[in-house]
Amino acid sequence: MKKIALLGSTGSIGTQTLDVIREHSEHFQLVSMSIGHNIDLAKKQIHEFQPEVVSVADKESMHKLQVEFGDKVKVLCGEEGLIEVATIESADVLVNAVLGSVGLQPTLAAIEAKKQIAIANKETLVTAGHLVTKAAKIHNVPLLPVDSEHSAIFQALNGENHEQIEQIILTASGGSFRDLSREELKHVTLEAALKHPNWSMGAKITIDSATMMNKGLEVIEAHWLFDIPYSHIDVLLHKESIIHSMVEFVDKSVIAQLGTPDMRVPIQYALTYPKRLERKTGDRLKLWELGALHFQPLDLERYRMMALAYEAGKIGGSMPTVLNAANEEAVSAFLSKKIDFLSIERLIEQALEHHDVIKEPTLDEIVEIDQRIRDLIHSKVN
Ligand SMILES: NC(=O)C1=CN([C@@H]2O[C@H](COP(=O)(O)OP(=O)(O)OC[C@H]3O[C@@H](n4cnc5c(N)ncnc54)[C@H](OP(=O)(O)O)[C@@H]3O)[C@@H](O)[C@H]2O)C=CC1
Ligand SMILES: CC(=O)[C@@H](O)[C@H](O)COP(=O)(O)O
Ligand SMILES: [Mn+2]
Repeated sequence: MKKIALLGSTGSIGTQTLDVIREHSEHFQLVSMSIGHNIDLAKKQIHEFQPEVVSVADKESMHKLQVEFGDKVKVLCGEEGLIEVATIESADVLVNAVLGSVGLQPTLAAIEAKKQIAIANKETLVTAGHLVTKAAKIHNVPLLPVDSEHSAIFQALNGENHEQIEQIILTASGGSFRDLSREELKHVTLEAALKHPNWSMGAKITIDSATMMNKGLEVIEAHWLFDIPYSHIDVLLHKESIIHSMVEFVDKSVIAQLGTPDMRVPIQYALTYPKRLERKTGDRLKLWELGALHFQPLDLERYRMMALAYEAGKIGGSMPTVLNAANEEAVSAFLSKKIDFLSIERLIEQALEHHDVIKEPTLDEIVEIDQRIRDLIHSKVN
């Protein structure tokens, strides 16, 4: 029985992780979970999965759950709660499906506690990839990708040495506005941005897909997960999201991973690796029904966010921390209808321009920069 700690159980990846646990209850057991504010869903999840420890974002929600569950469940809150959920003694693996760089410190704590890490939370790797990968090496803990593209690369690599890789090719759907020009992007709405053509996901990542920052974050995530220089990470537009990504090897062989767009596949693979478990649910891929798959090279003028992300990644140090924090705050402002779509990119660009890079930032420096950039963006949008 594999025992699972889950950060972000009420989210898109969190609920799908619980689907996987439910379908294979003879193999997996939930021992702890964290949520933000969705108390109603959390109550149902606690009744069904009976975790030992639950963490919520604020004290008020904590008191409500304490009243409801008494001493059947330990209920905590805030960062301390996230860390306790992530490091609970009984867990073998942490599924990190929380949103944003708030996932960083619980991830580091779980690595130190020698938990395997199944990581969906890309912001953690973007903001402090050097700290996370270093800690994982020191504590001999595997970082198992959940993000669909990185799971595809992980499966295509199948343990091959990174010296055998010519390039990693991340596929990108292009998001909700893939067929619009930059001129047309001036007038798009939040409602339209939230309609991803292929995937049903949380609001923040759906906006990231529309701006293409999602792919930018994924380039940095791939750099850290697979230890590959940015010059060997490419992005290819593929509007169907059927090929989840590919690896070209030095002998010019290319291996791709395909499947219908269903996050339960990579979530489950991260939990069963190196084995596979049969799924009785989900759609099989029927290529004959699709007929054709389409590909287009990436235009960095059109997708300005990609250029910013590559640049921040290549500069390295604290630059990706700034990129991520500015993006999290700018997207949050767009979701609250405080700014228009193209202002997301403008705010990030300004934050990057004015940042003095720290080469190898410590955890304290990352926490300080993250907060400073959030405050900066906040002051500009309010
Ligand atoms: N959705 C997808 O298909 C994919 C997502 N990812 C990545 O996975 C991560 C999660 O994405 P997704 O599931 O879409 O996001 P959602 O917004 O659907 O869910 C986020 C989860 O995190 C919780 N949460 C949010 N903010 C905080 C906070 N400050 N403190 C504590 N908990 C918090 C939410 O709680 P609550 O709702 O209770 O407030 C919720 O449980 C992201 O990093 C994303 O990039 C990667 C690949 C695919
Ligand atoms: C499901 C998943 O992994 C998302 O990151 C998805 O890939 C978003 O798609 P695009 O960013 O390609 O639109
Ligand atoms: Mn992805």
